Amino acid sequence: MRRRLGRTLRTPMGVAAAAAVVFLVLAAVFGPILLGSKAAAVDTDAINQNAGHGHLLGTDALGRDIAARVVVATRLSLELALGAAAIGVTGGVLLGVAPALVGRRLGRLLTAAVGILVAFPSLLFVLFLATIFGVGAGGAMMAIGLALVPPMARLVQNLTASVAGSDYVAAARVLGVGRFRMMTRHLLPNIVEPCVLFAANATAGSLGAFAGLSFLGLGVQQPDYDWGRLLNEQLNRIYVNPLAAIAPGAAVVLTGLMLGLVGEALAHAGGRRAFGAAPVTGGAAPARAPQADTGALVEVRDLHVGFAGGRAAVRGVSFSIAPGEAVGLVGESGSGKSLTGLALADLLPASATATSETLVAPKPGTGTAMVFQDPMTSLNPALRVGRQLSEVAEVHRRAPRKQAWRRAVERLAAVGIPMAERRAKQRPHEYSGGMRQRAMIGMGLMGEPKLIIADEPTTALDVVVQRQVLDLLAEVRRDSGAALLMISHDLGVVAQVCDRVLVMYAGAIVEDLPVADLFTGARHPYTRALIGAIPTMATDLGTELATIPGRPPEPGERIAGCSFAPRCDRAADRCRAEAPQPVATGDGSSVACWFPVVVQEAIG
Ligand SMILES: Nc1ncnc2c1ncn2[C@@H]1O[C@H](COP(=O)(O)OP(=O)(O)OP(=O)(O)O)[C@@H](O)[C@H]1O
Repeated sequence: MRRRLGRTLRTPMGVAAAAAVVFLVLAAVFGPILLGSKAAAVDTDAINQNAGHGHLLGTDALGRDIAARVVVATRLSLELALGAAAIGVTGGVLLGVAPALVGRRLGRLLTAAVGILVAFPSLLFVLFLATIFGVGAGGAMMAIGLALVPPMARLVQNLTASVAGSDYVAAARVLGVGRFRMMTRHLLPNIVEPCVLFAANATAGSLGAFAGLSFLGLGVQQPDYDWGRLLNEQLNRIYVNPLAAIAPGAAVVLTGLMLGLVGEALAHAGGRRAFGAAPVTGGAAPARAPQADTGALVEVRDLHVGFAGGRAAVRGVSFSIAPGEAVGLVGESGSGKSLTGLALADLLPASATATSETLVAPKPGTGTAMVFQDPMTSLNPALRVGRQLSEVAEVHRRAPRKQAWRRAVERLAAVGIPMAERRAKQRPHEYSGGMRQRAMIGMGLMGEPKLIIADEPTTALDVVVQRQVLDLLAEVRRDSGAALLMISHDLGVVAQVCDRVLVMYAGAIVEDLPVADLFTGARHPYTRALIGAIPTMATDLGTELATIPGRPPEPGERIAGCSFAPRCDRAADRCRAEAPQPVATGDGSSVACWFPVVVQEAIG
């Protein structure tokens, strides 16, 4: 949080927000100390004077200096606005999270009550409450604060409901995490950003509301004064001394803007996005060259992807894919496979920073198609499947709506969706898992992809459907001539579909070999260990499955020498001291290992 705040403070928005805070705090703290007596000094010889004569904005009906009064009023105006916002935000958060903490019936009642209160016009609500609490600053603060509770509660309820549907909340629930802990650990931290923004807007809004109430005579009473009261006092002289009336009004508006800016900067620095940080295009994406000099379709040189705090997840990956080639990217969970694929498709999360010497890949959207593991989360549940496909043609090919729909139906039929015309009108939840994956592939085919990136496309499917989807990918490749980057931890799947395999470990490619050599000719001890860990029909049921001892390094963990050395039974001193670089082994393969397995030795 502190680091993010530091980073935000270096942006133009952060600098402006910090300047606004300093300015407001100085005016609120030192205004009454330095100008309090001048603002209170009655001068019967200088009543209702215009600007000038030693009074920047003139004087009021008792000859008091208006400029000094505007500055002095900053403290009370801000205190009241912050007080009302604190009441509104605290009440709103409590009422907003209550339905999730209390029983279902009471929860529904609370949700309905908030719904009714939100429907009540807020101005009328404030006036109604102000008359209940009575005339005066305290009553006005309660009225404005309480009027902020229903919209804040509604916001918190809606955000909590969306976060509550996420996989990690479900997982926490399964683990038996209690309601209160769920709220404080899993739900509230994920809705901070919109809540901070709301709080800042609420403070700015209450500033205006106080000015309104004081202006109507319901707010701050004599001898106290806030900007609203000053505005009230000077408005009848606006044609005689306009500056005196404009200054308190301008103070309200400018302070409101500054508070908005401060809220924006705070939310940026401290908030986590709601809805589980949806990936967005263009997190700091590496520069792309339009065409590879080598004739390769994909050319990646020295790709690094990292996150805040020096957490390097991809550490210098280089590879190429020829037109029409099918390449598998395998490795343990967390080795950086998905991030490599996302970098190619320009889909890295906004929090990722990527650099590379070269990054050539077909244009995302039309030239590159993406197939994800869980098509349920990649297809919009609210849209008909056909519509989602046709949108691609409308956006990328500027096809008329009817024509785009026809193409969508045709593509759905091409990927084996039966009764495509009727099915196109259905929504994703009406499809089975395999059909959704087919629809996703169909969506990729709406353009004319030269590259299909499939990230664990069959992991969520049963073996029969898995086979069908793999066959479909093979068929699509045959028909379209597209290349394939198949990301998977399943060597069997990769062996069925791909021509070549890239083995990733701890963010780097440790071996690149033809698929034909995968099971017999692998040279890297890690590739061999991966293969050794696959159970086969011949595996003895009585013996324990082979596993790779130890764990891979965490992203960003400093690695001296070879990253696999601590888990490798062939490791020698050199492995622990010096990182091996990929060395070509003649047949287009390469291996990054000081002591690669000699193939003869392996066979023997
Ligand atoms: N948005 C993110 N913020 C921070 N770290 C991330 C983010 N996305 C991925 N990482 C980290 O980067 C590393 C590589 O992630 P990646 O998803 O590429 O792994 P993977 O090899 O595809 O694993 P899996 O097979 O489990 O999907 C992981 O250790 C992960 O913790």
